[in-house]
Amino acid sequence: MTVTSLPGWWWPKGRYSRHQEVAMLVNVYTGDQIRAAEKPLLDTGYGPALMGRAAYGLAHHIAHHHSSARGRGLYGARITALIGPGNNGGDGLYALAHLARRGAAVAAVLTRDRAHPEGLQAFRAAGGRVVDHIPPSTEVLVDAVVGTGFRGDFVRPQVPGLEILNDDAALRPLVVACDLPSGVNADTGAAGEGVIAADLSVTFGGMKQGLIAGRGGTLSGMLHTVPIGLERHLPKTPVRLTSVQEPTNVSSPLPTDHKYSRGVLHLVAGSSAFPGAALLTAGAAVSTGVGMVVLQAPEAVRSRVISAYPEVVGVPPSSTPAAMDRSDGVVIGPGLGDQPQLLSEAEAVLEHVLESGTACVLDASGLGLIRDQLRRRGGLSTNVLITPHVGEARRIAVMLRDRVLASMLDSGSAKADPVEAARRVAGSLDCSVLLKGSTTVVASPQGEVLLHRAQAPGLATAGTGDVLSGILGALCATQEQDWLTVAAQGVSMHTAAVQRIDPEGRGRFGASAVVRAMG
Ligand SMILES: NC(=O)C1=CN([C@@H]2O[C@H](COP(=O)(O)OP(=O)(O)OC[C@H]3O[C@@H](n4cnc5c(N)ncnc54)[C@H](O)[C@@H]3O)[C@@H](O)[C@H]2O)[C@@H](O)CC1
Repeated sequence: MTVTSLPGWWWPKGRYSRHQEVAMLVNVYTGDQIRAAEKPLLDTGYGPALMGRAAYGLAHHIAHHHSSARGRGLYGARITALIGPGNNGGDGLYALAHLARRGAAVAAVLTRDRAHPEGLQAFRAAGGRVVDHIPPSTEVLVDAVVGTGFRGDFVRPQVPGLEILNDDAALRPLVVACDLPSGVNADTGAAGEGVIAADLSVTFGGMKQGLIAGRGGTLSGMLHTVPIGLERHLPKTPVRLTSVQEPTNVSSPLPTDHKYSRGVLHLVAGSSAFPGAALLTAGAAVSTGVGMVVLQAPEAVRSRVISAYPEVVGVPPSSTPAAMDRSDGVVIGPGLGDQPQLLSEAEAVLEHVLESGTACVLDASGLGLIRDQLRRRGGLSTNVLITPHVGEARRIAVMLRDRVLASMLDSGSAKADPVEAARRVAGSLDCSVLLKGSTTVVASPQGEVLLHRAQAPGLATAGTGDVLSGILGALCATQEQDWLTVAAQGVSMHTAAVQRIDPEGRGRFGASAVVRAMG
């Protein structure tokens, strides 16, 4: 599906985007939404048909990934499943029956004293063996203990032989989760310690939020969705997943363009303590492509940035808002630190932004300015995108005196729910929110959500957030789009740059390398 825009807030300007990037968007559902969609079909006797499709799809993906990983066909492949008592276990048993008929040697460990009766019968009829341990030669381990029916706490089944999961990567079996890794909350991604991390999750009926958000997003591995015929019954969802798209033609100027028509970005960034943040933000903005970058910063910071990027125009931190008259976008915060003078000058810029409606990214130290705005205005405004990481979001929860929000942001808690947390902050502050993490959650004040699973662990290094702010700033200054679209493009460009320099995820690079990879 090609989507170029989402409903929401649009820049109050008369220019049009020349950024040709399109984002691939996939609808994302909670486990409850999927179960509700299944219900009318189950009530009318279609349960076995749904399970049949789910199991066939699971078997197909297992066969495919086994042959890619091992470089040979399915005949003789040793596949073992952990089978729970419900329909999730039923899916696993039917899938193994398919695989047995294609020549695989399949075994099942029943984690309870009961299992899906028809599934077990089909499994046995196809030659499957019920065993009481994981055979050491297992090449594929299927986790079908519990799926969307999971409630409460999950305790990993104590099955002899499961220690093969600790083997070196070369010896470890390929772990495939049936629907989702057992013990992951399908709605929120909350997960306890016992969950087995999957290399691959094959999910049924629709993409589940728990596979992408929070800890679930780090435990689910590669994702496949098997359509099982629920489409017609699925509700309209405000949550979507965006994938990394190589942005094409970003900032291509028109023949008639001049620097002002291409967009002017005003940066309030850097301090004597953190000059590098201004360098990274300005560098990323320049490399993303924008008509002009204006840096409002102390003299020493300006001269360091300008010696690296002579195209940047410097203005002193005490500049009046008149210096921003031509600005199409503003970034406030990277590297500002905690000097009261710099913060009060940044506050004046934020005030101007809130009055004028200029698109603004509020990041890092700039997020501390929210406290005063809560007192003065009760929040921010829809032209603002705030970009906290989880620690910063927790500080915002304190400003909002919102304990429920704080518990949603506690990644170790069963109440962890980053999607709802981002939505809640966006609603409380009346601005858009980009909550950084292994999965980035972008929420609009209207409740739409965009998820981006970076799969670039090397991004967890100092300064990459400043780079993202520069990218987002350049994008918002140069185009007329809503924040969800800009954020989708921005996080895609950020991740794509990392994947170019670090395709294997080894993490041997710093934020400056990401800026260099942007061009
Ligand atoms: N409903 C349907 O028609 C379809 C369901 N499908 C599969 O069915 C699954 C849902 O099936 P169910 O509703 O039977 O539920 P599950 O099989 O996911 O789990 C229910 C079983 O797990 C046990 N359980 C619950 N919480 C547990 C915990 N904390 N620790 C250990 N065991 C726990 C329960 O005792 C119950 O027997 C989906 O995830 C999917 O795999 C698919 O076959 C597609 C069609």
